[in-house]
Amino acid sequence: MGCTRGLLTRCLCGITGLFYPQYGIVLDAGSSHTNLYVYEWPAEKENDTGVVHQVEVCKVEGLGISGYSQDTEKAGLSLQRCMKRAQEVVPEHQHRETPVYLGATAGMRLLSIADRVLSAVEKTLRSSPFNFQGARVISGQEEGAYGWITINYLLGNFKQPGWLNFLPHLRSSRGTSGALDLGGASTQITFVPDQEPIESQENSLHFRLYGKNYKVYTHSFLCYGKDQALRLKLASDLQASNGSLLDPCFHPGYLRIMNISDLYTNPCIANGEQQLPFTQLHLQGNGDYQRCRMTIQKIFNTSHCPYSSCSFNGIFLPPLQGEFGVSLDARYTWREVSGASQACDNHVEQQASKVFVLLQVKAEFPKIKEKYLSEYCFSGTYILSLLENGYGFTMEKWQSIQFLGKIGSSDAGWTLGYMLNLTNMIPAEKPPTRPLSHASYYFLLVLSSSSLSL
Ligand SMILES: O=c1[nH]cnc2c1ncn2[C@@H]1O[C@H](COP(=O)(O)OP(=O)(O)O)[C@@H](O)[C@H]1O
Ligand SMILES: [Ca+2]
Repeated sequence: MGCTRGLLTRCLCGITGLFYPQYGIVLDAGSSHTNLYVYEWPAEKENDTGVVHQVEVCKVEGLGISGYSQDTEKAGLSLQRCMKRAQEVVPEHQHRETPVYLGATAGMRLLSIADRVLSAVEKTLRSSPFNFQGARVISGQEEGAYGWITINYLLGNFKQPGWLNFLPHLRSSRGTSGALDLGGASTQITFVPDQEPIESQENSLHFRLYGKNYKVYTHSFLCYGKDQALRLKLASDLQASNGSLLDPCFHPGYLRIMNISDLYTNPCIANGEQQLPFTQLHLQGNGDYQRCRMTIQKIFNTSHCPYSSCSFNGIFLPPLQGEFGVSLDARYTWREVSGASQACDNHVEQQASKVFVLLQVKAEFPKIKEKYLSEYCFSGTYILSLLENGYGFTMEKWQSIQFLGKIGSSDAGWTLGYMLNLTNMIPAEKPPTRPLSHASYYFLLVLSSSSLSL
């Protein structure tokens, strides 16, 4: 029985809500992979901050949905295993009332046939027993905003009764915490600046949450997630090469041959291909952390700024303020950052085979998955460059960054904020504190009227 129909049903659901937790499902269709999240909350406390928490994350096998542009059906099929998993986690009698949302991020923003992929995905989601509420590409602004809401909701910064403080030491001393999100195709920075007004309209958001106003700065850099940033760097280095590249951002002995056409597959790298007299790139690692930093620096254009201060590419950035949480996919980020210079300068015989080199590196970084190992030097160095050179986190500001993975049981990504917003669980005004919830009230009312009629 759905809980949205009719007063009587609502009353009954209110009563059953006393006993059954409620659920919501969000699929984060990222550029590199999709994750399905199941959230749970006690129904009668739905408007309190901190009560919604993650009970399941299912990692979809294979590519991100934007990777199936050649065979869009597969984008839908790839989600089936995790949708089945969600059916096991959510009790069967609640399937029909449980909303499911899919939000796609930067990989789909870059894809010209995103609509076709979304239709395939929608077909799979509609065929599940859940209450399908939509599959769409979310904007970079939304991604930044929902990431900020998630972090501050989970850290208890909206200060509502009923809130469970999982990590009191992380709770922001200045009201709210900024959010940094590093994806594969885009990266977001969101925080409440001291400076007002926010000079650029498109970077400015206004929220009223739990009775308080927030003026928030946000920007999403499309093409500056770590996978696309690597392409930007390679495309820039290629211009001055003859097709062979000695790359300081890969460890010594590493070899990779790439088709130039595979590099120029999306709008991040526009129109450079025609001018190149070669069709393949022969990349050879000669790991050198300092030189890697220098080659990465070239992708941040700091030559012009039409505002009082900028990050890069002429984008407004007010002075950094307060603490920042680095979210979700950054659960391994700290490891990459701290190991960056070691991973780059890891000298192994130049002539050694790729396999041998990988084994050597693997021995030093045993917990890193093979597929990420080869880009470990680049990734760590890129994150450092972005934070220090791109956003201006100086040594002392660096202390204000917390690399978050989970807060309590929930991943610190944009999905929770997205669901809270779509299910109206973050009210603009402070919910009145009432001695009893609606559900309890109805429950007692029904109980007392039945005793009266006895
Ligand atoms: O275990 C890991 N180690 C290192 N990097 C990882 C790991 N798991 C995921 N990643 C990286 O995290 C990033 C996730 O980006 P995502 O797919 O969310 O893109 P988007 O948010 O830009 O759409 C990708 O660059 C992916 O390669
Ligand atoms: Ca992401």
